[in-house]
Amino acid sequence: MELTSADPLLPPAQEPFYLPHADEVDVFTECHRNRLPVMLKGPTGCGKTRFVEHMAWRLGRPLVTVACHEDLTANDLLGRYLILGDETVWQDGPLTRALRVGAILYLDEVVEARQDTTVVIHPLSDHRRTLSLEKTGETVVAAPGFQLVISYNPAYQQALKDLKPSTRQRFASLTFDFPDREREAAILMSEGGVARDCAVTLVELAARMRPLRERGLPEAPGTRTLVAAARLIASGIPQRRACEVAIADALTDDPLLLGTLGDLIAGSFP
Ligand SMILES: Nc1ncnc2c1ncn2[C@@H]1O[C@H](COP(=O)(O)OP(=O)(O)OP(=O)(O)O)[C@@H](O)[C@H]1O
Repeated sequence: MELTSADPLLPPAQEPFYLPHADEVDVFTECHRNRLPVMLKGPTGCGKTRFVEHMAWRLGRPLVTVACHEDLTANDLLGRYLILGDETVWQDGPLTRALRVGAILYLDEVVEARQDTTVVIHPLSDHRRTLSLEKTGETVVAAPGFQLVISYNPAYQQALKDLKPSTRQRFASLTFDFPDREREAAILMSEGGVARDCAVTLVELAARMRPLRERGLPEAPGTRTLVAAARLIASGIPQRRACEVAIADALTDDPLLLGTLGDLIAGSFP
């Protein structure tokens, strides 16, 4: 569990670079103003986390990020009693802290968490904006500025591990996809430090690789993989090698698919 700002919780000090793809900045701003929780939907590595970081900076709110996983329980979010010497002290979990300071709480891949977490999310995602801490008997009311944001990758989810309608319908939903070619190239130049021609070649390579998803590739290469390849290239690793390491090998272990990806890389960087 990662707290993204140093203690005490402060808004991000510097503007995280984020290139918008549509009206998401305006829509999120209005959701925040109207105290609406937001669900960010989209494939891995397409900019959801960066967007939340950027919005926290823009709105001047601290950001608390929790990477959800299958062992994450409601108690991990709420807090627990710790024994310190002869004393038993309550320690807030990330959700409780975010509520108290009016932070943006980002639950990344929320469906991965145990079902009991939805019990605590529901009262925070409607008009109540309160949390009952059974263990301490305290009712915590969300400080102004608190906002719940969840992310969700529809491609990963199977029927058994999907968000329940009663949860989904509490959230305004913003759909993300990979940026268009012009924007993705601009991101690679800024984030990866490569020149425009190299950025464009990487983006075109990704465009050829992404349809392989229909032919067995578990997930299309996200912008994140392209940024990683660009950084390696900018650091002096030969282009083909950088693409193998950061893109192809990161996507699959399947020898046939690796062969196809390798051919595409060789075609892009002869
Ligand atoms: N619109 C964008 N503006 C700036 N950088 C971007 C943008 N989209 C993607 N990136 C780059 O891609 C990287 C990966 O994006 P990010 O971590 O936000 O993905 P994500 O959608 O949250 O993925 P996951 O679902 O796996 O958590 C970022 O660190 C950033 O370098």
